Amino acid sequence: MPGSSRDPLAGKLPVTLVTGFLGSGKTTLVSKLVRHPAMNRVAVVINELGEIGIDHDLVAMSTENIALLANGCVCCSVRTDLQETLRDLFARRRAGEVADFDRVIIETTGLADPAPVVQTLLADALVCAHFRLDGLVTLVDAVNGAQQLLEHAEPAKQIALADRVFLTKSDIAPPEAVEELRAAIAQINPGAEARLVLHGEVDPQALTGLGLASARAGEATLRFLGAPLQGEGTGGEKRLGRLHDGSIRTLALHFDTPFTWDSFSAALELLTTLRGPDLLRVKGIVNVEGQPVVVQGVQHIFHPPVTLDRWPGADRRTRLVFITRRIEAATIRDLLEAVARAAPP
Ligand SMILES: Nc1nc2c(ncn2[C@@H]2O[C@H](COP(=O)(O)OP(=O)(O)OP(=O)(O)O)[C@@H](O)[C@H]2O)c(=O)[nH]1
Repeated sequence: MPGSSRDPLAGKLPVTLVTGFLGSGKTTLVSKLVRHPAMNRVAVVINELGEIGIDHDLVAMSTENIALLANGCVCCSVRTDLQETLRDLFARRRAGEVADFDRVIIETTGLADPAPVVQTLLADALVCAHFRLDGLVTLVDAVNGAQQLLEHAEPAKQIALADRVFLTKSDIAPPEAVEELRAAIAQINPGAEARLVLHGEVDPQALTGLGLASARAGEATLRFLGAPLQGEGTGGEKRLGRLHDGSIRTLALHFDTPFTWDSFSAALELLTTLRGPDLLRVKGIVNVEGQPVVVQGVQHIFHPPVTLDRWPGADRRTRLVFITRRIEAATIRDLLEAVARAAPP
Protein backbone atom coordinates (compact mmCIF):
# COMPACT_ATOMS: atom_id res chain seq x y z
CA MET A 1 0.00 0.00 0.00
CA PRO A 2 1.56 3.32 -1.04
CA GLY A 3 1.76 6.51 1.00
CA SER A 4 2.57 7.47 4.56
CA SER A 5 0.97 9.40 7.40
CA ARG A 6 2.96 12.54 6.46
CA ASP A 7 1.38 14.66 3.72
CA PRO A 8 3.88 14.14 0.87
CA LEU A 9 2.81 17.31 -0.95
CA ALA A 10 2.55 19.76 1.92
CA GLY A 11 4.84 22.78 1.84
CA LYS A 12 6.15 22.24 -1.70
CA LEU A 13 6.42 25.19 -4.05
CA PRO A 14 3.81 25.04 -6.82
CA VAL A 15 5.12 25.16 -10.38
CA THR A 16 2.96 26.26 -13.32
CA LEU A 17 4.10 25.26 -16.75
CA VAL A 18 3.09 27.49 -19.67
CA THR A 19 3.34 25.93 -23.12
CA GLY A 20 2.01 26.82 -26.54
CA PHE A 21 3.22 26.89 -30.09
CA LEU A 22 5.47 29.67 -31.45
CA GLY A 23 3.81 33.05 -31.20
CA SER A 24 0.76 31.78 -29.30
CA GLY A 25 1.12 34.53 -26.69
CA LYS A 26 3.10 32.91 -23.87
CA THR A 27 5.39 35.86 -23.16
CA THR A 28 2.46 38.29 -23.39
CA LEU A 29 0.60 36.21 -20.80
CA VAL A 30 3.52 35.62 -18.44
CA SER A 31 4.64 39.24 -18.44
CA LYS A 32 1.09 40.43 -17.62
CA LEU A 33 0.70 37.74 -15.00
CA VAL A 34 3.83 38.67 -13.05
CA ARG A 35 2.60 42.25 -12.78
CA HIS A 36 -0.59 41.10 -11.07
CA PRO A 37 -0.55 41.81 -7.30
CA ALA A 38 -1.46 38.18 -6.58
CA MET A 39 1.65 37.07 -8.42
CA ASN A 40 4.27 39.32 -6.88
CA ARG A 41 6.12 36.43 -5.25
CA VAL A 42 6.82 34.42 -8.34
CA ALA A 43 10.03 33.20 -9.99
CA VAL A 44 10.00 32.76 -13.75
CA VAL A 45 12.06 30.21 -15.65
CA ILE A 46 12.25 30.71 -19.38
CA ASN A 47 13.36 28.22 -21.94
CA GLU A 48 13.58 29.36 -25.49
CA LEU A 49 15.23 28.92 -28.82
CA GLY A 50 17.58 31.53 -30.27
CA GLU A 51 16.86 35.23 -29.52
CA ILE A 52 17.27 34.58 -25.79
CA GLY A 53 17.51 38.23 -24.75
CA ILE A 54 14.16 39.50 -25.91
CA ASP A 55 11.61 37.64 -23.82
CA HIS A 56 14.02 37.64 -20.92
CA ASP A 57 14.23 41.41 -20.84
CA LEU A 58 10.48 41.68 -21.16
CA VAL A 59 9.69 39.51 -18.18
CA ALA A 60 12.71 40.60 -16.17
CA MET A 61 11.28 44.10 -16.02
CA SER A 62 8.56 42.85 -13.78
CA THR A 63 10.20 40.21 -11.64
CA GLU A 64 13.59 39.93 -10.05
CA ASN A 65 13.60 36.17 -10.05
CA ILE A 66 14.22 35.01 -13.52
CA ALA A 67 16.29 32.10 -14.69
CA LEU A 68 17.07 31.06 -18.22
CA LEU A 69 17.65 27.44 -19.06
CA ALA A 70 20.99 27.18 -20.81
CA ASN A 71 19.67 24.63 -23.24
CA GLY A 72 17.79 26.24 -26.10
CA CYS A 73 15.50 23.30 -26.71
CA VAL A 74 13.34 21.36 -24.32
CA CYS A 75 14.20 17.77 -25.09
CA CYS A 76 15.41 15.01 -22.82
CA SER A 77 18.59 16.94 -21.93
CA VAL A 78 16.44 19.65 -20.39
CA ARG A 79 15.84 17.43 -17.39
CA THR A 80 19.29 18.09 -15.96
CA ASP A 81 19.10 21.77 -16.88
CA LEU A 82 15.72 22.20 -15.28
CA GLN A 83 16.73 20.22 -12.24
CA GLU A 84 19.83 22.38 -11.77
CA THR A 85 17.96 25.63 -12.40
CA LEU A 86 15.20 24.84 -9.91
CA ARG A 87 17.62 23.61 -7.27
CA ASP A 88 19.76 26.70 -7.77
CA LEU A 89 16.71 28.98 -7.44
CA PHE A 90 15.70 27.18 -4.27
CA ALA A 91 19.21 27.46 -2.78
CA ARG A 92 19.40 31.17 -3.62
CA ARG A 93 15.98 31.75 -2.10
CA ARG A 94 17.06 29.99 1.08
CA ALA A 95 20.28 32.02 1.19
CA GLY A 96 18.32 35.25 0.70
CA GLU A 97 20.11 35.95 -2.60
CA VAL A 98 16.87 36.33 -4.58
CA ALA A 99 13.57 37.87 -3.56
CA ASP A 100 11.49 35.35 -1.69
CA PHE A 101 9.03 33.55 -3.95
CA ASP A 102 6.25 31.08 -3.33
CA ARG A 103 5.48 30.03 -6.89
CA VAL A 104 7.38 29.25 -10.09
CA ILE A 105 6.24 29.73 -13.67
CA ILE A 106 8.13 27.92 -16.41
CA GLU A 107 7.64 29.23 -19.94
CA THR A 108 8.78 26.69 -22.51
CA THR A 109 9.86 27.21 -26.07
CA GLY A 110 7.05 27.01 -28.61
CA LEU A 111 8.58 24.04 -30.37
CA ALA A 112 8.82 22.03 -27.21
CA ASP A 113 7.43 18.69 -26.33
CA PRO A 114 6.38 19.46 -22.74
CA ALA A 115 6.58 15.80 -21.66
CA PRO A 116 10.19 15.84 -20.33
CA VAL A 117 9.47 18.96 -18.29
CA VAL A 118 6.33 17.45 -16.78
CA GLN A 119 8.19 14.22 -16.08
CA THR A 120 10.94 16.13 -14.28
CA LEU A 121 8.35 17.88 -12.14
CA LEU A 122 6.46 14.68 -11.40
CA ALA A 123 9.25 12.29 -10.66
CA ASP A 124 12.73 13.78 -10.32
CA ALA A 125 13.59 13.15 -6.68
CA LEU A 126 15.72 16.28 -6.29
CA VAL A 127 13.15 18.56 -7.89
CA CYS A 128 10.20 16.95 -6.10
CA ALA A 129 11.88 17.45 -2.73
CA HIS A 130 10.93 21.14 -2.94
CA PHE A 131 8.54 21.61 -5.87
CA ARG A 132 5.27 20.18 -7.12
CA LEU A 133 3.58 20.50 -10.49
CA ASP A 134 0.56 22.75 -9.99
CA GLY A 135 -0.63 22.64 -13.54
CA LEU A 136 0.18 22.81 -17.21
CA VAL A 137 -1.46 25.52 -19.27
CA THR A 138 -1.31 25.45 -23.06
CA LEU A 139 -1.93 28.48 -25.26
CA VAL A 140 -3.43 27.98 -28.70
CA ASP A 141 -3.43 30.81 -31.22
CA ALA A 142 -6.92 31.19 -32.72
CA VAL A 143 -5.49 32.65 -35.94
CA ASN A 144 -2.74 30.14 -36.66
CA GLY A 145 -3.70 27.24 -34.38
CA ALA A 146 -5.62 25.29 -37.01
CA GLN A 147 -2.74 25.34 -39.47
CA GLN A 148 -0.28 24.46 -36.70
CA LEU A 149 -2.39 21.47 -35.65
CA LEU A 150 -2.46 20.23 -39.22
CA GLU A 151 1.25 20.71 -39.88
CA HIS A 152 3.04 19.94 -36.60
CA ALA A 153 2.95 17.25 -33.95
CA GLU A 154 3.74 19.46 -30.94
CA PRO A 155 0.48 21.46 -30.68
CA ALA A 156 -1.69 18.34 -30.25
CA LYS A 157 0.70 16.98 -27.64
CA GLN A 158 0.78 20.30 -25.81
CA ILE A 159 -3.03 20.24 -25.73
CA ALA A 160 -3.10 16.58 -24.68
CA LEU A 161 -0.92 17.24 -21.65
CA ALA A 162 -2.70 20.43 -20.57
CA ASP A 163 -4.78 20.92 -17.45
CA ARG A 164 -6.23 24.02 -19.09
CA VAL A 165 -6.13 25.53 -22.59
CA PHE A 166 -6.21 29.26 -23.33
CA LEU A 167 -7.34 30.21 -26.80
CA THR A 168 -5.61 33.49 -27.68
CA LYS A 169 -6.16 36.12 -30.39
CA SER A 170 -9.89 35.48 -30.80
CA ASP A 171 -10.14 39.28 -31.37
CA ILE A 172 -8.52 38.89 -34.78
CA ALA A 173 -9.77 35.41 -35.78
CA PRO A 174 -13.05 34.61 -37.58
CA PRO A 175 -15.63 33.22 -35.08
CA GLU A 176 -15.93 29.99 -37.13
CA ALA A 177 -12.19 29.41 -36.78
CA VAL A 178 -12.45 29.85 -33.01
CA GLU A 179 -15.31 27.35 -32.82
CA GLU A 180 -13.52 24.85 -35.03
CA LEU A 181 -10.42 25.04 -32.84
CA ARG A 182 -12.48 24.68 -29.68
CA ALA A 183 -14.00 21.50 -31.10
CA ALA A 184 -10.59 20.11 -32.04
CA ILE A 185 -9.24 20.87 -28.55
CA ALA A 186 -12.27 19.21 -26.95
CA GLN A 187 -11.69 16.09 -29.02
CA ILE A 188 -8.09 15.81 -27.89
CA ASN A 189 -8.59 16.74 -24.24
CA PRO A 190 -12.16 17.45 -23.12
CA GLY A 191 -11.00 18.04 -19.53
CA ALA A 192 -8.88 21.05 -20.49
CA GLU A 193 -11.92 23.34 -21.01
CA ALA A 194 -10.54 25.86 -23.52
CA ARG A 195 -11.05 29.49 -22.41
CA LEU A 196 -10.68 32.64 -24.47
CA VAL A 197 -7.83 34.93 -23.34
CA LEU A 198 -7.12 38.29 -24.97
CA HIS A 199 -3.70 39.93 -24.88
CA GLY A 200 -2.65 37.81 -21.91
CA GLU A 201 -5.37 39.26 -19.64
CA VAL A 202 -6.17 36.45 -17.28
CA ASP A 203 -7.05 36.09 -13.62
CA PRO A 204 -4.10 34.32 -11.96
CA GLN A 205 -6.60 31.95 -10.38
CA ALA A 206 -7.26 30.48 -13.81
CA LEU A 207 -3.72 29.08 -13.82
CA THR A 208 -3.28 28.11 -10.20
CA GLY A 209 -4.63 25.33 -8.04
CA LEU A 210 -4.84 22.93 -10.98
CA GLY A 211 -2.56 20.36 -9.40
CA LEU A 212 -2.75 18.16 -6.37
CA ALA A 213 -1.72 20.23 -3.34
CA SER A 214 -2.36 17.99 -0.42
CA ALA A 215 -3.04 14.43 0.55
CA ARG A 216 -5.69 15.85 2.85
CA ALA A 217 -7.58 17.01 -0.20
CA GLY A 218 -11.29 16.71 -0.79
CA GLU A 219 -12.96 18.87 -3.39
CA ALA A 220 -9.60 20.09 -4.68
CA THR A 221 -8.75 16.55 -5.71
CA LEU A 222 -11.87 16.29 -7.83
CA ARG A 223 -10.97 19.58 -9.50
CA PHE A 224 -7.50 18.28 -10.19
CA LEU A 225 -8.85 15.05 -11.60
CA GLY A 226 -10.96 17.04 -14.03
CA ALA A 227 -14.20 16.86 -15.92
CA PRO A 228 -13.79 13.56 -17.79
CA LEU A 229 -13.64 11.74 -14.48
CA GLN A 230 -16.98 13.10 -13.36
CA GLY A 231 -18.73 12.04 -16.55
CA GLU A 232 -19.26 8.69 -18.23
CA GLY A 233 -17.92 7.17 -21.40
CA THR A 234 -14.92 8.08 -23.52
CA GLY A 235 -14.35 11.51 -24.98
CA GLY A 236 -12.63 9.89 -27.93
CA GLU A 237 -15.84 8.50 -29.28
CA LYS A 238 -17.18 11.92 -30.21
CA ARG A 239 -17.42 12.90 -33.85
CA LEU A 240 -14.00 13.81 -35.22
CA GLY A 241 -13.35 17.15 -36.85
CA ARG A 242 -11.22 18.31 -39.72
CA LEU A 243 -8.33 19.57 -37.62
CA HIS A 244 -7.55 16.41 -35.81
CA ASP A 245 -7.26 12.84 -37.06
CA GLY A 246 -8.44 11.29 -33.81
CA SER A 247 -5.15 9.53 -33.09
CA ILE A 248 -4.94 11.35 -29.75
CA ARG A 249 -7.97 10.59 -27.61
CA THR A 250 -9.15 10.89 -24.05
CA LEU A 251 -10.38 7.68 -22.52
CA ALA A 252 -12.26 7.91 -19.23
CA LEU A 253 -12.52 4.52 -17.55
CA HIS A 254 -14.28 3.36 -14.39
CA PHE A 255 -13.74 0.17 -12.41
CA ASP A 256 -16.06 -1.12 -9.70
CA THR A 257 -13.80 -3.79 -8.20
CA PRO A 258 -11.05 -2.51 -5.88
CA PHE A 259 -7.45 -3.21 -6.86
CA THR A 260 -4.53 -4.31 -4.75
CA TRP A 261 -1.61 -1.93 -5.19
CA ASP A 262 0.47 -4.80 -6.60
CA SER A 263 -2.13 -5.66 -9.23
CA PHE A 264 -2.70 -2.06 -10.28
CA SER A 265 0.97 -1.13 -10.46
CA ALA A 266 1.78 -4.33 -12.37
CA ALA A 267 -0.82 -3.39 -14.99
CA LEU A 268 0.52 0.16 -15.28
CA GLU A 269 4.04 -1.16 -15.58
CA LEU A 270 3.04 -3.51 -18.37
CA LEU A 271 1.16 -0.73 -20.14
CA THR A 272 4.06 1.71 -19.90
CA THR A 273 6.53 -0.94 -21.04
CA LEU A 274 4.46 -1.79 -24.10
CA ARG A 275 2.93 1.61 -24.95
CA GLY A 276 4.78 4.20 -22.85
CA PRO A 277 5.34 6.73 -25.66
CA ASP A 278 1.62 6.62 -26.50
CA LEU A 279 0.38 7.20 -22.94
CA LEU A 280 0.52 10.96 -23.16
CA ARG A 281 -1.06 11.64 -19.81
CA VAL A 282 -2.70 9.50 -17.16
CA LYS A 283 -4.44 10.67 -14.04
CA GLY A 284 -7.02 9.32 -11.73
CA ILE A 285 -8.08 7.98 -8.40
CA VAL A 286 -7.70 4.29 -7.68
CA ASN A 287 -9.60 2.26 -5.10
CA VAL A 288 -6.76 0.30 -3.50
CA GLU A 289 -8.43 -2.09 -1.09
CA GLY A 290 -10.88 0.65 -0.13
CA GLN A 291 -8.34 3.49 0.13
CA PRO A 292 -8.29 6.38 -2.39
CA VAL A 293 -4.92 6.63 -4.14
CA VAL A 294 -4.20 9.36 -6.69
CA VAL A 295 -1.96 8.43 -9.61
CA GLN A 296 -0.64 10.61 -12.41
CA GLY A 297 1.99 10.16 -15.07
CA VAL A 298 3.29 11.19 -18.46
CA GLN A 299 4.40 8.43 -20.82
CA HIS A 300 6.52 6.01 -18.77
CA ILE A 301 7.17 8.35 -15.82
CA PHE A 302 4.75 8.39 -12.89
CA HIS A 303 4.49 10.59 -9.81
CA PRO A 304 4.79 8.59 -6.60
CA PRO A 305 1.20 7.57 -5.73
CA VAL A 306 -0.52 9.74 -3.12
CA THR A 307 -2.88 8.09 -0.65
CA LEU A 308 -5.63 10.56 0.28
CA ASP A 309 -6.88 10.89 3.82
CA ARG A 310 -10.44 10.50 2.61
CA TRP A 311 -12.52 9.95 -0.53
CA PRO A 312 -13.39 13.18 -2.28
CA GLY A 313 -17.14 12.57 -2.56
CA ALA A 314 -19.38 9.55 -2.40
CA ASP A 315 -18.11 7.77 -5.53
CA ARG A 316 -15.68 5.03 -4.46
CA ARG A 317 -15.00 3.61 -7.90
CA THR A 318 -11.58 3.68 -9.54
CA ARG A 319 -11.76 6.48 -12.11
CA LEU A 320 -8.93 6.97 -14.57
CA VAL A 321 -8.35 9.26 -17.52
CA PHE A 322 -5.89 8.18 -20.19
CA ILE A 323 -4.97 10.62 -22.94
CA THR A 324 -3.45 8.30 -25.50
CA ARG A 325 -2.20 8.06 -29.02
CA ARG A 326 -3.76 5.18 -30.95
CA ILE A 327 -4.73 3.05 -27.97
CA GLU A 328 -8.27 1.68 -27.72
CA ALA A 329 -10.20 2.00 -24.47
CA ALA A 330 -10.81 -1.78 -24.52
CA THR A 331 -7.05 -2.51 -24.50
CA ILE A 332 -6.56 -0.65 -21.23
CA ARG A 333 -9.86 -1.76 -19.68
CA ASP A 334 -9.24 -5.45 -20.43
CA LEU A 335 -5.71 -5.31 -19.07
CA LEU A 336 -6.75 -3.65 -15.81
CA GLU A 337 -9.72 -5.98 -15.35
CA ALA A 338 -7.50 -9.00 -16.01
CA VAL A 339 -4.93 -8.03 -13.36
CA ALA A 340 -7.71 -7.23 -10.87
CA ARG A 341 -9.11 -10.76 -11.43
CA ALA A 342 -5.66 -12.39 -11.29
CA ALA A 343 -4.71 -10.82 -7.95
CA PRO A 344 -4.88 -13.16 -4.95
CA PRO A 345 -7.96 -12.54 -2.77
N1 LIG B 1 -4.46 40.43 -31.40
C1 LIG B 1 -3.89 39.75 -30.42
N2 LIG B 1 -2.55 39.63 -30.38
C2 LIG B 1 -2.00 38.92 -29.38
C3 LIG B 1 -2.78 38.31 -28.37
N3 LIG B 1 -1.93 37.66 -27.51
C4 LIG B 1 -0.69 37.87 -27.98
N4 LIG B 1 -0.70 38.63 -29.10
C5 LIG B 1 0.44 39.07 -29.93
O1 LIG B 1 1.00 37.92 -30.56
C6 LIG B 1 2.41 38.09 -30.74
C7 LIG B 1 3.15 36.90 -30.16
O2 LIG B 1 2.99 36.91 -28.76
P1 LIG B 1 4.11 36.38 -27.76
O3 LIG B 1 3.61 36.61 -26.38
O4 LIG B 1 5.45 36.89 -28.10
O5 LIG B 1 4.05 34.83 -28.11
P2 LIG B 1 5.01 33.64 -27.59
O6 LIG B 1 4.16 32.44 -27.47
O7 LIG B 1 5.75 34.07 -26.37
O8 LIG B 1 5.99 33.51 -28.81
P3 LIG B 1 7.37 32.66 -28.94
O9 LIG B 1 8.25 33.11 -27.80
O10 LIG B 1 7.86 33.04 -30.29
O11 LIG B 1 6.98 31.23 -28.87
C8 LIG B 1 2.75 39.42 -30.06
O12 LIG B 1 2.85 40.39 -31.05
C9 LIG B 1 1.57 39.68 -29.15
O13 LIG B 1 1.36 41.05 -28.92
C10 LIG B 1 -4.22 38.45 -28.44
O14 LIG B 1 -4.99 37.92 -27.62
N5 LIG B 1 -4.69 39.17 -29.48
